[in-house]
Amino acid sequence: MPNRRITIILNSNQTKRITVLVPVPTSGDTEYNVKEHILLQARNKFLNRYLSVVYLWGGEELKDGEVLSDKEEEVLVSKGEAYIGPPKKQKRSDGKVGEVRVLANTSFVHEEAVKQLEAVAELEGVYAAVGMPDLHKGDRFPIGCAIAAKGIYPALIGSDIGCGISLYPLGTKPAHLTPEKLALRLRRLDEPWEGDARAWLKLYGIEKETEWDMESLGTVGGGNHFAEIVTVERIVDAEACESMGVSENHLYLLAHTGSRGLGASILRDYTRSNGNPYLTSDNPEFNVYLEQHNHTVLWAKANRDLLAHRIKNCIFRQIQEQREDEDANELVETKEEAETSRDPREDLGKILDVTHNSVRQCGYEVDGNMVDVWLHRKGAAPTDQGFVPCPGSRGDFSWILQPMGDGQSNAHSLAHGAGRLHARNAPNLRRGKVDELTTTSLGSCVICTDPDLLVQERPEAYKSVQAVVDDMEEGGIAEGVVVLRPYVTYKTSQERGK
Ligand SMILES: Nc1nc2c(ncn2[C@@H]2O[C@H](COP(=O)(O)O)[C@@H](O)[C@H]2O)c(=O)[nH]1
Ligand SMILES: [Mn+2]
Repeated sequence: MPNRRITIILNSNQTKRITVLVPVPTSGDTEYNVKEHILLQARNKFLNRYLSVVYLWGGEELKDGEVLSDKEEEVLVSKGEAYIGPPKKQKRSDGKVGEVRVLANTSFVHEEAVKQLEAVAELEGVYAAVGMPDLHKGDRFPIGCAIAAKGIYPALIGSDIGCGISLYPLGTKPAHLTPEKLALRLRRLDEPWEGDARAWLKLYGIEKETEWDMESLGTVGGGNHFAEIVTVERIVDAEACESMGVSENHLYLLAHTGSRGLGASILRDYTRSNGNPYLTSDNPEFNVYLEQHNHTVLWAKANRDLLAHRIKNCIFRQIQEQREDEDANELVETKEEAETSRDPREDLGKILDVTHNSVRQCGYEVDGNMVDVWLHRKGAAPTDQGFVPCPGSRGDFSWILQPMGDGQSNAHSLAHGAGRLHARNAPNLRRGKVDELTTTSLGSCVICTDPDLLVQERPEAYKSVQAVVDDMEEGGIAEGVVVLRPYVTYKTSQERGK
């Protein structure tokens, strides 16, 4: 059998690559399996016996018995995780390219992120790809953008379907309650909730059971998810704050989490044989995906609320146990009031809850005509649901914004945060002592026992939230309402559950 040179790349860390000789089977060589040969070489060279999937560039899986076409010079190997790489370039049937806009003047946007956005605009059926000021590069597709398309691309929404941020009041801030004292009260939040997760989901009309309900509902999860107790730094719009019930000298909880392993399992199912499937409404899979997506968006909301419920319990139960603690008196009053209501969600007094990874149908003007589009938001907040949070980092301020304008320039969306400035593995995040990362320059306290996460998520990893907000205000798409200051940031201490 003749041989060909093929470069094998590790999907999860694409700096790791090897070039090997792969025999090219001819029509008579029915016994020879190219995929197995590649995996064998990869397992030996990368010292990883779990490698089991071979992807071609674009995300298509190489199956048992399939041969590599002449143009394939590189393949990616994975342990089963989703393909990470650019989508396959295909000519659009209409010969068009969607409009690309990036709403950033002051904010830094890396050219690689813009390239990713441009690649998205070339996908079949995409009308417009709009980058928010927090736009940054993702594994395959950019983060911090809204994409209007004729059909649905599950991979554009990503694996954390339903991820979002919600805000809850925690009562008056006792004068002597330091961040350190408050941090001590946040215990066992990574462990599965001891209550009835299925009953909690029923409160949201969720009857369908999943393997993530018991283990993961009510937990923060890894990465840049967080639960942050904040104070009010500055009120910009007093009337808007009054309408939300936000005032100075109070504590609030910002909860950022999503659908944990549930959303990832859905994306995995849809991308097994094609890295970037495109579902149009005539495809039977279209409604199946949408039904799973909608369930997951709701599950993620229930997750944020349960996390808030657990955090309130952590804070108030201990306060009840320490009634003599003078610091806590005012917070105790809030709890006693809350205990009288029956639906536990009423106790939360939720102020807002904004999903930033989802797809929804809406009207959008394309070439002067109003058309129904599927608006994909990958790290972008909708503008039609009231106030919108825009978090900075655990060492920066966070904003609550009021959406403005007609939504045409910004695809009815706003930035969902400051956005990453440096990749998680950037060497410049690794300087200094890890121990020093549990407090911030704003005097807040960080709970995170995972040293890698502490480094990857350090405040310097993020862009300036002020620049992001300035860009949105100058663009006439949002106005600042209130600035929040981090007090205690809870990150997961270990990644538990599925
Ligand atoms: N207030 C905090 N904001 C944070 C923290 N870690 C990240 N962030 C911001 O949240 C967004 C959300 O990003 P996503 O793409 O994961 O949804 C991110 O862009 C940051 O600006 C934190 O600990 N506290
Ligand atoms: Mn998120």
